[in-house]
Amino acid sequence: MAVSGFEGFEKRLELHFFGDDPIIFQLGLRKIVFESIQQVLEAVQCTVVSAVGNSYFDAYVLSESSLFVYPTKIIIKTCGTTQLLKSILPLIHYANQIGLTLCSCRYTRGSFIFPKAQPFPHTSFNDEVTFLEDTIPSNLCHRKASIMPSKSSSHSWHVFTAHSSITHQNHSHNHSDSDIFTMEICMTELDPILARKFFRRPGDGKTGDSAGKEMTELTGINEINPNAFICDFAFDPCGYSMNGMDNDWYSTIHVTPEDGFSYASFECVGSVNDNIVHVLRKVVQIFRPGTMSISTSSSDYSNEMLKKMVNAVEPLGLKCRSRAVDRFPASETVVFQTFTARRRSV
Ligand SMILES: C[S@+](CC[C@H](N)C(=O)[O-])C[C@H]1O[C@@H](n2cnc3c(N)ncnc32)[C@H](O)[C@@H]1O
Repeated sequence: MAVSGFEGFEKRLELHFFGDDPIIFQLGLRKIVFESIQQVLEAVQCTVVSAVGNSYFDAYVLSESSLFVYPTKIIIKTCGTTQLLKSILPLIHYANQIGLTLCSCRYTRGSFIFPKAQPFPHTSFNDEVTFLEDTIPSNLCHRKASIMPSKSSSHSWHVFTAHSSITHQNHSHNHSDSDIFTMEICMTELDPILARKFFRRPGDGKTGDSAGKEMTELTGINEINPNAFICDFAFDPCGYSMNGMDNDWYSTIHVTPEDGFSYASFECVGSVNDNIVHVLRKVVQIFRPGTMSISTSSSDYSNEMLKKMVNAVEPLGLKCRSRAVDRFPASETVVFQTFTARRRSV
């Protein structure tokens, strides 16, 4: 099939490492030199657009989405026709060089809009799982792959996790582990008027950074978490990416605004006690999607949290259509919820 548009849906990989030397935890993976990061990204087929760091982690905006490097954790998220899983071996190699060993791997993605345009190993979830099984070291022996369904066969959540037997606690958050969740939101059929805000004016004379900053303010993205330091970038002629840094919390947004295959994603680490309602409402108001999925991953979940999410989103014209819950090794629970605009049929 001919490629008819840009694939907005990201592939996301999260790798955790451990080491015996406590000094490693101070910088850890952040000691990997920039040239090595570039080599990893070469295998994936994307490049660094900008990079910033605070005292907790480094955040990179990529030509196709984002990379976050913590002392013992890496999150890499790439869209388009990138070959994300090819980053695993080089990342393990560079981590080993600084005395760190892989102890968990988590791969997630939604359903591609243009699945036939994906190169190996992203040609199917089966191919991805086979590649993961063959690539990750045998000490990650607790493994599970699952396709979590929704009411629509074209929207599923693909999850693969693998953990070693020993649990390694390297968290620096001030919250208890059971409160923390990762939330991945995928949105399609964006409101065309709102999506226009992610197009540049021809010959605007701006840099990608200054045009990005303008989009962050014009769209209200800066109001999602006013405490976050934002690193943003506007592509030419359209498209937008940002990383937010708030102490050790990251957030990230990516937008493909083109009509016919419009897509936006929002991701953050949150706590049950944080202002999740405000965040969700802002995200929906910025994009007004026709369809939206919210996937949360945490060591546990409460019906109260899910109710909070639905109550935040439904008054804005979206209706919750499906919910799937699945448990993974090392007591990780994933909840996949889908919503569609009330004006549209399921
Ligand atoms: C990298 S961004 C955001 C990706 C994100 N996964 C998403 O779709 O929301 C993709 C958008 O930027 C546009 N774009 C323009 N120049 C690009 C480039 N050099 N590399 C990648 N995307 C580019 C694409 O057409 C698309 O609208």
